Amino acid sequence: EKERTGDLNIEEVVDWPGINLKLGQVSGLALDSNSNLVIFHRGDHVWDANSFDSGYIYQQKGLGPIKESTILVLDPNSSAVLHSTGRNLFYLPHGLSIDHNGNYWVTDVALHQVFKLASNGAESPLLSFGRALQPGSDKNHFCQPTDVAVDPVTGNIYVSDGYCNSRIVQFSPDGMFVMQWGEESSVGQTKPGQFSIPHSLTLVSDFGQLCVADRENGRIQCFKPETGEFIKEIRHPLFGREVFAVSYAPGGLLFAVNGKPYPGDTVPVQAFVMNFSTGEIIDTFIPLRKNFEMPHDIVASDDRTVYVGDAHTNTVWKFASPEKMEHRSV
Ligand SMILES: O=C(N[C@@H](O)C(=O)O)c1ccccc1
Repeated sequence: EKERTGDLNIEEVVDWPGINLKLGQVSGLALDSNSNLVIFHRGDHVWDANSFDSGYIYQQKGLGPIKESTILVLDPNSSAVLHSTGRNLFYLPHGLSIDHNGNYWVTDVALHQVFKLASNGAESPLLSFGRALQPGSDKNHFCQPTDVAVDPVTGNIYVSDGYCNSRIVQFSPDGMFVMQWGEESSVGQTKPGQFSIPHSLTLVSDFGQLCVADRENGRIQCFKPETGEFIKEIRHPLFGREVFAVSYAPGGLLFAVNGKPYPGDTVPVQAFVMNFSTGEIIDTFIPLRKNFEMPHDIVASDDRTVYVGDAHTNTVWKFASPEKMEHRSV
């Protein structure tokens, strides 16, 4: 029986988007200041078992960068594609976030790089971090970096790095390396500040915390961003083994998605709504159409609209609270 401690009762908006978005693997979602949904996807490129060698070197450079637009900007109501950019830049898109000035921040796990892009679609990045196609773990090298968060107050930049590193790296607003924290997880009881694929970041602006989806440890860890000081961990049996993404909506709600159950596991793949202060699960939800396969990112707006992007079904779903939808139908 669902825990209905909240009145949210979120469900899929089944007539959205109403157009064929022709998406590849959906890796990142973000909302811009006009509540437009921004989608970061892989077009005709796929991250599969052959994409990297044992040294995390990308094996499909010969394909060239994705030719089609990897960044789509959708009107929240009409679903019209307002802009489409990000052509001929990326090999394996991953994380996407939008800063307080409307710039896009993206990561590419094949390039092992992070880019700041102007939202007007200018082809050349405003800033780039890391060295193209060179994995590593220092001030100028990432290893399959997963996400970015930019603090709207300080302008500090945080990068979750990555599949083959276990750290969060902080850069100053003008892109200088400042500090890093995190270490790989020890076998057995994982400690605070240890990661096993820091996979998604969200700034919890109302509480001055940076939260990380610590994917393979199946937990969310929250830190004081300026110092990397561990604040708290959010963990639930309902998460199962993996937490893929986390997103804070101003007003106190934290959203997350977990991973598909391993064979034999019983915990279903689903999305969660939590009260950030208490960490308690208020609601869980899944699509009405199709099923989550690899829900890879989740983004929530302050009016309880939630989007989930899936890297295996190449799908984006829109969810909302029925109360809100009833108002809209009046
Ligand atoms: O997790 C994987 N991918 C996703 O995170 C993703 O970002 O696509 C993955 C794992 C093994 C092989 C190939 C892909």
